[in-house]
Amino acid sequence: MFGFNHAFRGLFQMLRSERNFKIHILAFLLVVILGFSLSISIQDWISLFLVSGLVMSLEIINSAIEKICDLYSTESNQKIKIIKDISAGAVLIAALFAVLIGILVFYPHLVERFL
Ligand SMILES: Nc1ncnc2c1ncn2[C@@H]1O[C@H](COP(=O)(O)OP(=O)(O)OP(=O)(O)O)[C@@H](O)[C@H]1O
Repeated sequence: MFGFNHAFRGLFQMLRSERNFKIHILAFLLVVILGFSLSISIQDWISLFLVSGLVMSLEIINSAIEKICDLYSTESNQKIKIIKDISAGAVLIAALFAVLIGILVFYPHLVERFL
């Protein structure tokens, strides 16, 4: 149980200081509201939960990598730039797949309801 305390403190720290993480949480809440409104299937919920968890977890790892880099040096450094850019790329890939899954899940429901 002790480890959970540290982990929750880490999440709270992310919520307080990382703008991108707040955006991911907000996007997830919107997805949940839309999912309930459109009564999506359990398989759709599983897909959305998996990809949302992946995006949020990678955002946290990305922030941890950025902090390790900043611990090493906050001055302009080409190697740090590459490390941070690669780490941000991991989040971007997951976010793009999240958008793709979001379209695949919601598009048919929205077409059925509004067209
Ligand atoms: N010390 C550094 N030397 C060279 N380039 C850097 C350095 N620190 C940051 N950068 C560049 O700025 C970008 C943003 O890094 P920063 O640490 O500000 O993260 P951030 O503001 O949380 O951005 P994000 O998480 O959206 O990538 C990096 O991807 C990198 O290209």
